[in-house]
Amino acid sequence: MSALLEIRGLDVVFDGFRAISGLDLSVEQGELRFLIGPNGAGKTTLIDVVTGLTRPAAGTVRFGGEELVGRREHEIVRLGVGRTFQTSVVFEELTVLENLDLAASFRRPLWSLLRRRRGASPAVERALSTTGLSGLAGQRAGILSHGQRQWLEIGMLIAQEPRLLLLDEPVAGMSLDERARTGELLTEIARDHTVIVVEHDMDFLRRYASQVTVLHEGAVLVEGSVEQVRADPRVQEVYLGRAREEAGDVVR
Ligand SMILES: Nc1ncnc2c1ncn2[C@@H]1O[C@H](COP(=O)(O)OP(=O)(O)OP(=O)(O)O)[C@@H](O)[C@H]1O
Repeated sequence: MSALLEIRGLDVVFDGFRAISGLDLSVEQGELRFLIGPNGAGKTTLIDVVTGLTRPAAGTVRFGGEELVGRREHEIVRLGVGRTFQTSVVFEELTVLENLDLAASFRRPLWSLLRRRRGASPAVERALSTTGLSGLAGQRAGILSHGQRQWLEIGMLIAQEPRLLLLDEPVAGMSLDERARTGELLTEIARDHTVIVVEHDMDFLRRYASQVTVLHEGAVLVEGSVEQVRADPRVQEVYLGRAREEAGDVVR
């Protein structure tokens, strides 16, 4: 059986600078895969390519057997790939429920948007209960705490019913409690979705990651369990070459 996401020979070049270089990556259906690597390793660029924001100079990105390279962003969303951005996409004046409903509408056919619906759609209901935001459904998104807002963004993705979710640093700026809740949330989401998480936070990885891919200079350096990755001398060298604190985090 082939992987849900299969990337081969990927090159991304910005003004002559090779940000991704001959990258190969396979992610199986149902995986919760963590992506790490020093600053500038190409993690965000990789997500940008999969979601159609950046066009590669070479290579293929196959998702469920479909080629994604050359497709536009909204087409890729419709095929079942969703992502969060580092900047927020929540509408503060709308309620939690309205934000979820709006997100869900991106994948609904036009006729269903014109039809008056009573109550929330099943996809929106699921997003509310999975993220634990049901009690806040009628509240304006502007009043949410930082953590609740991040969960709403994840909920907005789930409401689009994607098969693959790409999350860029979902616990950045969160309290310890919020991180723990997010870890549980990702684990739960991964029961019926495939999830790729870019994350720098090593404590978080140790607790929630099973498979980790380490990127370095635009290519895959090492893949394996958290323990395998931490013990690998190449990973230690890459981080030691960058910043002592970052290395300390990885190899501790
Ligand atoms: N639009 C762009 N134009 C020029 N260079 C870019 C562009 N986007 C990214 N880069 C460069 O490509 C390289 C990879 O960047 P990318 O943001 O993917 O790394 P990253 O692993 O996500 O890093 P970080 O952990 O700092 O977010 C970096 O050297 C970056 O400066």
